[in-house]
Amino acid sequence: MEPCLSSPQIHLPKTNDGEGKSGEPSAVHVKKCKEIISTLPRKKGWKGSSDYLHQYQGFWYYDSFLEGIMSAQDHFQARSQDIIVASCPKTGTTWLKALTFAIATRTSFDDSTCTSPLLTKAPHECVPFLEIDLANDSSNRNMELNLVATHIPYVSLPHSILASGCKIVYIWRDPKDVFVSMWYFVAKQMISKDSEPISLEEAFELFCQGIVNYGPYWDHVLGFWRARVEFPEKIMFVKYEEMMKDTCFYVKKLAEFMGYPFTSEEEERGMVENVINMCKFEKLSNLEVNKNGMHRPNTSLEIENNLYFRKGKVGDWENELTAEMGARLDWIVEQKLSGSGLKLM
Ligand SMILES: Nc1ncnc2c1ncn2[C@@H]1O[C@H](COP(=O)(O)OS(=O)(=O)O)[C@@H](OP(=O)(O)O)[C@H]1O
Repeated sequence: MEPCLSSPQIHLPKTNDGEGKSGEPSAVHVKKCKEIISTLPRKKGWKGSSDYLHQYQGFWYYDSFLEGIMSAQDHFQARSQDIIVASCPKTGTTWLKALTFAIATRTSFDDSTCTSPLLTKAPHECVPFLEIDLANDSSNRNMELNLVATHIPYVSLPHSILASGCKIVYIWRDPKDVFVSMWYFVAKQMISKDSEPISLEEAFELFCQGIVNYGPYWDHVLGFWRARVEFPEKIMFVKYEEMMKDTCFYVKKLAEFMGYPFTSEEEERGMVENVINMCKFEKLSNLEVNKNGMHRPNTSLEIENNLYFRKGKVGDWENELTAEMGARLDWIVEQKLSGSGLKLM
Protein backbone atom coordinates (compact mmCIF):
# COMPACT_ATOMS: atom_id res chain seq x y z
CA MET A 1 0.00 0.00 0.00
CA GLU A 2 1.23 3.52 -0.82
CA PRO A 3 2.25 5.39 2.33
CA CYS A 4 0.06 8.38 3.08
CA LEU A 5 2.17 11.47 3.77
CA SER A 6 1.56 12.83 7.23
CA SER A 7 -1.45 15.04 7.23
CA PRO A 8 -1.26 18.58 8.60
CA GLN A 9 -4.28 20.26 10.17
CA ILE A 10 -6.44 21.89 7.55
CA HIS A 11 -8.86 24.23 9.26
CA LEU A 12 -11.19 25.18 6.43
CA PRO A 13 -14.47 23.30 6.36
CA LYS A 14 -15.35 21.49 3.11
CA THR A 15 -17.83 23.45 1.04
CA ASN A 16 -20.60 22.20 -1.11
CA ASP A 17 -21.50 25.46 -2.71
CA GLY A 18 -20.78 24.60 -6.35
CA GLU A 19 -18.44 26.33 -8.75
CA GLY A 20 -18.63 29.62 -10.52
CA LYS A 21 -18.35 29.57 -14.31
CA SER A 22 -15.19 28.24 -16.04
CA GLY A 23 -13.12 27.66 -12.95
CA GLU A 24 -14.02 30.94 -11.27
CA PRO A 25 -14.60 30.60 -7.52
CA SER A 26 -18.23 30.63 -6.47
CA ALA A 27 -19.52 33.79 -4.82
CA VAL A 28 -20.14 31.83 -1.61
CA HIS A 29 -16.57 30.62 -1.56
CA VAL A 30 -15.15 34.10 -2.16
CA LYS A 31 -17.33 35.48 0.64
CA LYS A 32 -16.23 32.74 3.02
CA CYS A 33 -12.54 33.31 2.18
CA LYS A 34 -12.87 37.06 2.66
CA GLU A 35 -14.55 36.51 6.03
CA ILE A 36 -11.74 34.23 7.17
CA ILE A 37 -9.03 36.55 5.81
CA SER A 38 -10.53 39.53 7.66
CA THR A 39 -9.86 37.72 10.96
CA LEU A 40 -6.22 36.86 10.19
CA PRO A 41 -3.12 38.75 11.44
CA ARG A 42 -1.82 41.20 8.82
CA LYS A 43 1.38 43.12 8.12
CA LYS A 44 2.37 45.73 5.57
CA GLY A 45 3.54 44.05 2.36
CA TRP A 46 6.16 44.89 -0.26
CA LYS A 47 3.94 46.90 -2.62
CA GLY A 48 3.25 50.27 -1.02
CA SER A 49 1.29 51.77 1.84
CA SER A 50 -2.09 50.12 1.28
CA ASP A 51 -0.62 46.70 0.61
CA TYR A 52 -0.98 43.89 3.16
CA LEU A 53 0.03 40.30 3.66
CA HIS A 54 -2.12 38.02 5.82
CA GLN A 55 -0.84 35.19 7.97
CA TYR A 56 -2.55 31.83 7.47
CA GLN A 57 -1.39 28.54 9.00
CA GLY A 58 1.95 30.17 9.87
CA PHE A 59 2.74 31.75 6.45
CA TRP A 60 2.27 35.21 4.89
CA TYR A 61 0.27 35.74 1.71
CA TYR A 62 -1.31 38.28 -0.59
CA ASP A 63 -5.07 37.85 -0.53
CA SER A 64 -5.42 36.66 -4.12
CA PHE A 65 -2.98 33.79 -3.45
CA LEU A 66 -4.59 32.99 -0.13
CA GLU A 67 -8.04 32.74 -1.67
CA GLY A 68 -6.55 30.31 -4.20
CA ILE A 69 -4.91 28.25 -1.46
CA MET A 70 -8.14 28.01 0.53
CA SER A 71 -9.99 27.05 -2.59
CA ALA A 72 -7.39 24.43 -3.52
CA GLN A 73 -7.59 23.00 0.00
CA ASP A 74 -11.31 22.58 -0.53
CA HIS A 75 -11.34 21.37 -4.13
CA PHE A 76 -8.09 19.96 -5.44
CA GLN A 77 -8.16 16.25 -6.18
CA ALA A 78 -4.66 14.82 -6.49
CA ARG A 79 -4.06 11.49 -8.18
CA SER A 80 -1.52 8.96 -6.94
CA GLN A 81 0.42 9.25 -10.21
CA ASP A 82 0.71 13.05 -9.88
CA ILE A 83 4.08 14.69 -9.39
CA ILE A 84 3.98 17.94 -7.45
CA VAL A 85 6.64 20.52 -8.35
CA ALA A 86 6.91 22.43 -5.09
CA SER A 87 8.94 25.50 -4.20
CA CYS A 88 8.99 28.83 -2.44
CA PRO A 89 8.83 31.64 -5.04
CA LYS A 90 12.13 32.65 -6.70
CA THR A 91 13.99 29.45 -5.93
CA GLY A 92 14.06 28.04 -9.48
CA THR A 93 10.42 27.06 -10.06
CA THR A 94 10.43 28.09 -13.73
CA TRP A 95 13.53 26.00 -14.40
CA LEU A 96 12.20 22.97 -12.51
CA LYS A 97 8.84 23.23 -14.31
CA ALA A 98 10.64 23.25 -17.65
CA LEU A 99 12.88 20.32 -16.72
CA THR A 100 10.13 18.12 -15.30
CA PHE A 101 7.90 18.91 -18.28
CA ALA A 102 10.69 18.15 -20.76
CA ILE A 103 11.49 14.89 -18.96
CA ALA A 104 7.87 13.72 -18.74
CA THR A 105 6.96 14.59 -22.33
CA ARG A 106 10.22 13.72 -24.09
CA THR A 107 8.92 10.63 -25.88
CA SER A 108 6.19 12.68 -27.58
CA PHE A 109 8.81 15.02 -29.03
CA ASP A 110 11.55 12.45 -29.24
CA ASP A 111 13.12 12.80 -32.62
CA SER A 112 12.75 16.50 -33.05
CA THR A 113 13.00 18.69 -30.00
CA CYS A 114 11.77 21.55 -32.20
CA THR A 115 8.20 20.40 -31.57
CA SER A 116 8.33 20.75 -27.80
CA PRO A 117 5.58 22.98 -26.37
CA LEU A 118 8.34 24.63 -24.32
CA LEU A 119 9.34 26.47 -27.49
CA THR A 120 6.00 28.22 -27.83
CA LYS A 121 4.57 28.21 -24.30
CA ALA A 122 6.07 29.60 -21.10
CA PRO A 123 7.05 26.94 -18.52
CA HIS A 124 4.34 28.39 -16.27
CA GLU A 125 1.78 27.63 -18.96
CA CYS A 126 3.11 24.11 -19.49
CA VAL A 127 2.84 23.18 -15.79
CA PRO A 128 -0.13 24.84 -14.04
CA PHE A 129 -0.02 26.26 -10.53
CA LEU A 130 -2.36 24.43 -8.22
CA GLU A 131 -3.46 27.44 -6.16
CA ILE A 132 -3.82 29.77 -9.13
CA ASP A 133 -4.67 27.85 -12.28
CA LEU A 134 -6.46 24.85 -10.73
CA ALA A 135 -7.64 26.32 -7.44
CA ASN A 136 -11.34 26.30 -8.17
CA ASP A 137 -11.70 23.64 -10.75
CA SER A 138 -9.14 20.89 -11.02
CA SER A 139 -11.29 19.29 -13.71
CA ASN A 140 -9.80 21.76 -16.21
CA ARG A 141 -6.45 19.96 -15.83
CA ASN A 142 -4.79 18.37 -18.78
CA MET A 143 -5.29 14.80 -17.55
CA GLU A 144 -2.51 13.46 -19.76
CA LEU A 145 0.01 15.51 -17.84
CA ASN A 146 0.63 14.43 -14.27
CA LEU A 147 2.63 17.53 -13.31
CA VAL A 148 1.21 20.20 -11.02
CA ALA A 149 3.21 23.01 -9.43
CA THR A 150 2.66 24.79 -6.16
CA HIS A 151 4.19 27.30 -3.79
CA ILE A 152 1.87 26.13 -0.98
CA PRO A 153 3.86 25.25 2.19
CA TYR A 154 3.78 21.60 3.24
CA VAL A 155 1.56 22.30 6.25
CA SER A 156 -1.15 23.80 4.04
CA LEU A 157 -1.10 21.38 1.11
CA PRO A 158 -4.55 20.15 0.07
CA HIS A 159 -5.33 16.96 1.96
CA SER A 160 -5.73 14.95 -1.26
CA ILE A 161 -2.03 15.43 -2.06
CA LEU A 162 -1.03 13.89 1.25
CA ALA A 163 -3.69 11.18 1.08
CA SER A 164 -2.81 10.15 -2.48
CA GLY A 165 0.85 9.61 -1.55
CA CYS A 166 1.91 11.24 -4.82
CA LYS A 167 5.52 12.28 -5.32
CA ILE A 168 6.83 15.76 -4.62
CA VAL A 169 9.95 17.40 -6.06
CA TYR A 170 11.07 20.42 -4.03
CA ILE A 171 13.60 23.03 -5.14
CA TRP A 172 15.31 25.48 -2.82
CA ARG A 173 18.05 28.06 -3.15
CA ASP A 174 20.45 30.30 -1.27
CA PRO A 175 18.12 32.71 0.58
CA LYS A 176 20.27 35.72 -0.38
CA ASP A 177 19.68 35.04 -4.07
CA VAL A 178 16.00 34.29 -3.36
CA PHE A 179 15.65 37.67 -1.67
CA VAL A 180 17.37 39.61 -4.48
CA SER A 181 15.34 37.79 -7.11
CA MET A 182 12.09 38.56 -5.28
CA TRP A 183 12.99 42.20 -4.78
CA TYR A 184 13.63 42.72 -8.48
CA PHE A 185 10.47 40.82 -9.38
CA VAL A 186 8.30 43.03 -7.16
CA ALA A 187 10.15 46.26 -8.04
CA LYS A 188 9.79 45.66 -11.79
CA GLN A 189 6.06 45.01 -11.45
CA MET A 190 5.62 48.21 -9.46
CA ILE A 191 7.63 50.30 -11.91
CA SER A 192 5.54 48.91 -14.79
CA LYS A 193 2.46 50.17 -12.93
CA ASP A 194 4.06 53.59 -12.35
CA SER A 195 4.33 52.95 -8.61
CA GLU A 196 7.34 53.65 -6.43
CA PRO A 197 9.05 50.31 -5.65
CA ILE A 198 9.88 49.40 -2.06
CA SER A 199 13.55 50.05 -1.24
CA LEU A 200 15.88 47.08 -1.16
CA GLU A 201 16.73 47.82 2.48
CA GLU A 202 13.07 47.94 3.55
CA ALA A 203 12.29 44.71 1.71
CA PHE A 204 15.35 43.08 3.26
CA GLU A 205 14.08 43.89 6.77
CA LEU A 206 10.73 42.31 5.95
CA PHE A 207 12.36 39.23 4.41
CA CYS A 208 14.55 38.79 7.53
CA GLN A 209 11.37 38.87 9.64
CA GLY A 210 9.88 36.21 7.37
CA ILE A 211 7.37 38.68 5.90
CA VAL A 212 7.18 37.92 2.19
CA ASN A 213 4.56 36.20 0.05
CA TYR A 214 4.68 32.46 1.05
CA GLY A 215 7.28 33.25 3.76
CA PRO A 216 9.02 32.76 6.13
CA TYR A 217 11.32 31.24 3.54
CA TRP A 218 13.13 29.02 6.05
CA ASP A 219 9.87 27.58 7.41
CA HIS A 220 8.78 26.78 3.86
CA VAL A 221 12.00 24.83 3.25
CA LEU A 222 11.90 23.15 6.66
CA GLY A 223 8.31 21.95 6.24
CA PHE A 224 9.17 20.00 3.09
CA TRP A 225 12.53 18.90 4.51
CA ARG A 226 10.93 17.32 7.59
CA ALA A 227 8.42 15.55 5.38
CA ARG A 228 11.30 14.33 3.20
CA VAL A 229 13.07 12.92 6.23
CA GLU A 230 9.87 11.00 7.01
CA PHE A 231 9.12 9.93 3.42
CA PRO A 232 12.41 9.89 1.48
CA GLU A 233 10.92 7.78 -1.29
CA LYS A 234 8.12 10.30 -1.89
CA ILE A 235 9.92 13.64 -1.71
CA MET A 236 13.02 14.65 -3.63
CA PHE A 237 15.03 17.75 -2.68
CA VAL A 238 17.01 19.68 -5.27
CA LYS A 239 19.16 22.72 -4.56
CA TYR A 240 19.36 25.33 -7.34
CA GLU A 241 23.11 25.83 -6.86
CA GLU A 242 23.85 22.10 -6.97
CA MET A 243 21.72 21.55 -10.04
CA MET A 244 23.55 24.43 -11.75
CA LYS A 245 26.86 22.74 -10.97
CA ASP A 246 25.93 19.29 -12.27
CA THR A 247 22.71 19.54 -14.25
CA CYS A 248 23.26 16.21 -16.00
CA PHE A 249 23.42 14.28 -12.72
CA TYR A 250 20.28 15.95 -11.35
CA VAL A 251 18.27 15.61 -14.56
CA LYS A 252 18.94 11.87 -14.56
CA LYS A 253 18.11 11.66 -10.87
CA LEU A 254 14.92 13.67 -11.40
CA ALA A 255 13.85 11.46 -14.28
CA GLU A 256 14.41 8.34 -12.21
CA PHE A 257 12.53 9.75 -9.22
CA MET A 258 9.65 10.84 -11.42
CA GLY A 259 9.37 7.36 -12.89
CA TYR A 260 10.67 8.34 -16.35
CA PRO A 261 14.27 7.07 -16.23
CA PHE A 262 16.43 7.61 -19.29
CA THR A 263 17.26 4.34 -21.04
CA SER A 264 20.87 3.73 -22.03
CA GLU A 265 19.78 4.04 -25.64
CA GLU A 266 18.32 7.49 -24.89
CA GLU A 267 21.50 8.47 -23.10
CA GLU A 268 23.58 7.40 -26.10
CA ARG A 269 21.34 9.45 -28.38
CA GLY A 270 21.98 12.54 -26.24
CA MET A 271 18.45 12.86 -24.80
CA VAL A 272 19.70 14.02 -21.42
CA GLU A 273 21.64 16.85 -23.07
CA ASN A 274 18.60 17.69 -25.24
CA VAL A 275 16.46 18.15 -22.13
CA ILE A 276 19.14 20.22 -20.40
CA ASN A 277 19.71 22.47 -23.41
CA MET A 278 16.00 22.98 -24.00
CA CYS A 279 15.59 24.23 -20.40
CA LYS A 280 18.72 26.39 -20.15
CA PHE A 281 18.19 29.96 -19.01
CA GLU A 282 19.80 31.31 -22.20
CA LYS A 283 17.57 29.16 -24.42
CA LEU A 284 14.25 29.79 -22.66
CA SER A 285 14.77 33.48 -21.96
CA ASN A 286 15.48 34.16 -25.66
CA LEU A 287 12.32 32.54 -26.96
CA GLU A 288 9.72 34.94 -28.33
CA VAL A 289 7.05 33.64 -25.91
CA ASN A 290 9.26 34.32 -22.91
CA LYS A 291 10.58 37.66 -24.20
CA ASN A 292 7.28 39.24 -25.19
CA GLY A 293 4.48 36.89 -24.11
CA MET A 294 2.01 37.47 -21.33
CA HIS A 295 0.93 34.89 -18.76
CA ARG A 296 -2.77 34.78 -17.79
CA PRO A 297 -3.56 37.76 -20.07
CA ASN A 298 -6.54 39.96 -19.21
CA THR A 299 -6.84 38.62 -15.67
CA SER A 300 -5.90 40.23 -12.37
CA LEU A 301 -2.88 37.92 -12.29
CA GLU A 302 -1.65 38.93 -15.76
CA ILE A 303 2.15 39.04 -15.85
CA GLU A 304 4.88 39.43 -18.47
CA ASN A 305 6.72 36.16 -19.00
CA ASN A 306 10.06 37.96 -19.16
CA LEU A 307 9.75 38.78 -15.44
CA TYR A 308 10.43 35.11 -14.69
CA PHE A 309 13.84 35.38 -16.33
CA ARG A 310 16.35 37.83 -14.89
CA LYS A 311 19.94 36.56 -14.66
CA GLY A 312 19.70 32.90 -13.65
CA LYS A 313 23.04 33.08 -11.84
CA VAL A 314 24.36 31.69 -8.57
CA GLY A 315 25.60 34.31 -6.11
CA ASP A 316 24.22 37.43 -7.81
CA TRP A 317 23.33 38.70 -4.31
CA GLU A 318 26.94 39.90 -4.00
CA ASN A 319 26.15 42.63 -6.54
CA GLU A 320 23.15 43.87 -4.55
CA LEU A 321 23.64 43.25 -0.82
CA THR A 322 26.45 44.31 1.50
CA ALA A 323 28.57 41.59 3.10
CA GLU A 324 26.88 42.46 6.43
CA MET A 325 23.42 41.93 4.98
CA GLY A 326 24.53 38.62 3.52
CA ALA A 327 26.02 37.48 6.82
CA ARG A 328 22.89 38.53 8.72
CA LEU A 329 20.55 36.57 6.47
CA ASP A 330 22.86 33.55 6.53
CA TRP A 331 22.94 33.70 10.32
CA ILE A 332 19.14 33.86 10.57
CA VAL A 333 18.63 30.94 8.23
CA GLU A 334 21.41 28.83 9.77
CA GLN A 335 19.79 29.28 13.20
CA LYS A 336 16.43 28.25 11.82
CA LEU A 337 17.82 25.18 10.03
CA SER A 338 20.05 24.08 12.90
CA GLY A 339 19.36 20.55 14.07
CA SER A 340 17.34 19.73 10.95
CA GLY A 341 20.21 18.09 9.06
CA LEU A 342 19.76 20.61 6.24
CA LYS A 343 22.78 22.84 5.50
CA LEU A 344 22.77 26.19 3.75
CA MET A 345 26.14 25.61 2.02
N1 LIG B 1 15.98 28.05 -17.00
C1 LIG B 1 16.46 28.63 -15.92
N2 LIG B 1 17.63 28.25 -15.39
C2 LIG B 1 18.13 28.84 -14.29
N3 LIG B 1 17.51 29.87 -13.63
C3 LIG B 1 16.32 30.28 -14.12
C4 LIG B 1 15.74 29.69 -15.27
N4 LIG B 1 14.57 30.31 -15.50
C5 LIG B 1 14.42 31.25 -14.57
N5 LIG B 1 15.48 31.24 -13.72
C6 LIG B 1 15.73 32.11 -12.57
O1 LIG B 1 14.92 31.68 -11.48
C7 LIG B 1 14.51 32.83 -10.71
C8 LIG B 1 13.01 32.94 -10.69
O2 LIG B 1 12.57 31.98 -9.73
P1 LIG B 1 11.24 31.17 -9.92
O3 LIG B 1 11.21 30.57 -11.25
O4 LIG B 1 11.14 30.28 -8.73
O5 LIG B 1 10.15 32.32 -9.84
S1 LIG B 1 8.59 32.07 -9.61
O6 LIG B 1 8.45 31.57 -8.25
O7 LIG B 1 8.13 31.11 -10.59
O8 LIG B 1 7.97 33.39 -9.76
C9 LIG B 1 15.16 34.02 -11.37
O9 LIG B 1 16.41 34.18 -10.73
P2 LIG B 1 17.22 35.55 -10.71
O10 LIG B 1 17.81 35.68 -12.07
O11 LIG B 1 18.28 35.37 -9.66
O12 LIG B 1 16.27 36.63 -10.37
C10 LIG B 1 15.27 33.54 -12.81
O13 LIG B 1 16.21 34.26 -13.57
